[in-house]
Amino acid sequence: MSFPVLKNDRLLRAARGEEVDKIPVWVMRQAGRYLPEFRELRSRHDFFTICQTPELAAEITLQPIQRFDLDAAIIFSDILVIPQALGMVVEMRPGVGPVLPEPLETPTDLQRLQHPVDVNATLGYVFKAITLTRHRLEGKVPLIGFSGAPWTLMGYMIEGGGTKTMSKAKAWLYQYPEASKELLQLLTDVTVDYLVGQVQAGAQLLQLFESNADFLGPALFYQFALPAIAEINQRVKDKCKQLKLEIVPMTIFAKGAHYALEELSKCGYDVVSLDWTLDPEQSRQRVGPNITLQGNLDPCALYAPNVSLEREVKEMVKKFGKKRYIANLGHGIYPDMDPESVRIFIDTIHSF
Ligand SMILES: Cc1c2[nH]c(c1CCC(=O)O)Cc1[nH]c(c(CCC(=O)O)c1C)Cc1[nH]c(c(CCC(=O)O)c1C)Cc1[nH]c(c(CCC(=O)O)c1C)C2
Repeated sequence: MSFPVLKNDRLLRAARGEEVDKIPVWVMRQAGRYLPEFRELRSRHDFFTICQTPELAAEITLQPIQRFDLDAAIIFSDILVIPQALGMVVEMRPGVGPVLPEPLETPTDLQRLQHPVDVNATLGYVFKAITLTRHRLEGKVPLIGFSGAPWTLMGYMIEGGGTKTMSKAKAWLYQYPEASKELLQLLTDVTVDYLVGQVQAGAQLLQLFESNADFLGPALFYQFALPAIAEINQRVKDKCKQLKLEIVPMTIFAKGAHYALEELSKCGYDVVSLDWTLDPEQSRQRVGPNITLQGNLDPCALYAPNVSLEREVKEMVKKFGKKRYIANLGHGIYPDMDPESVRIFIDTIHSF
């Protein structure tokens, strides 16, 4: 596939460990609810209809790029498109979030899942949105593709939505370890095909979101989450090589898995994204010099007055340094945040 020439490759250079003129910056959940232009469009369309309509998904992906001096775009979609591809109903309820009205209750429910998944048939709309967005971007910045990691997806599929304790999904890990592994393997297989399809469609970096890692302690994380995370990186890169596709950098964001930072950095990912609870200097010491770190401003720092926000950002960058670093928040931006604070965040990063 041929696309417009990339004019700003800071993100990709930093991910590969090359020198950069300025520190690359993007914001997790940068397209979405805090932007009035998103809310306007969203008031007219259902969430998943937007995801499934390449024109709309491309338009929303570009909204933050038109507004801010960002160094990357991330395709507008959601991690829950994989449970949908497996035949589960997922609704996005305004003010509530994702709801799966018929969650998995016991291992016999695994039979309800429609697999193996033909990703072109079930998720081809994401690939189309990626290809269209790559053209619409006109090479301004690279386009990031993403997926939820298997444990995080398993959580939503069993809980039926967001949860405070993840107790039903964790009960599976303790009561049905073999069925849990079967489900995680099935999700790993779909995720590999889905991410390779995104590269084929034009994604230039891939991020895996293990947002629900914070519910697990080290024992469960190492037994159930980490093996899938490692397998996905390896198989996506092997398959891209086999298909003679470009091998794109990959980022792992395992929110709350602070204890596993060393192990995560040895999984083969090019970038490890840190949540805001981790200290940048200690994290660098723990992972060594040969991996790129991403993060990790506390999203709530965007509520601070401008002067304090600038100070927080400067302190963060001083600790990370300019080498092998991609600036971001430590988790997604919240819906009630002021877009002007995002501008200050980005401009302060670029001022170094
Ligand atoms: C990367 C991404 C995601 N969702 C969306 C994007 C694309 C937008 C972007 O980043 O620019 C749009 C995206 N996804 C959603 C919205 C709002 C939906 C709406 O308009 O009603 C948007 C813009 C809805 C959504 N989808 C999800 C939630 C969390 C619910 C919970 O656990 O309580 C919610 C609220 C699940 C979800 N979705 C995602 C994650 C991983 C990142 C993270 O940890 O923040 C997770 C956990 C990933």
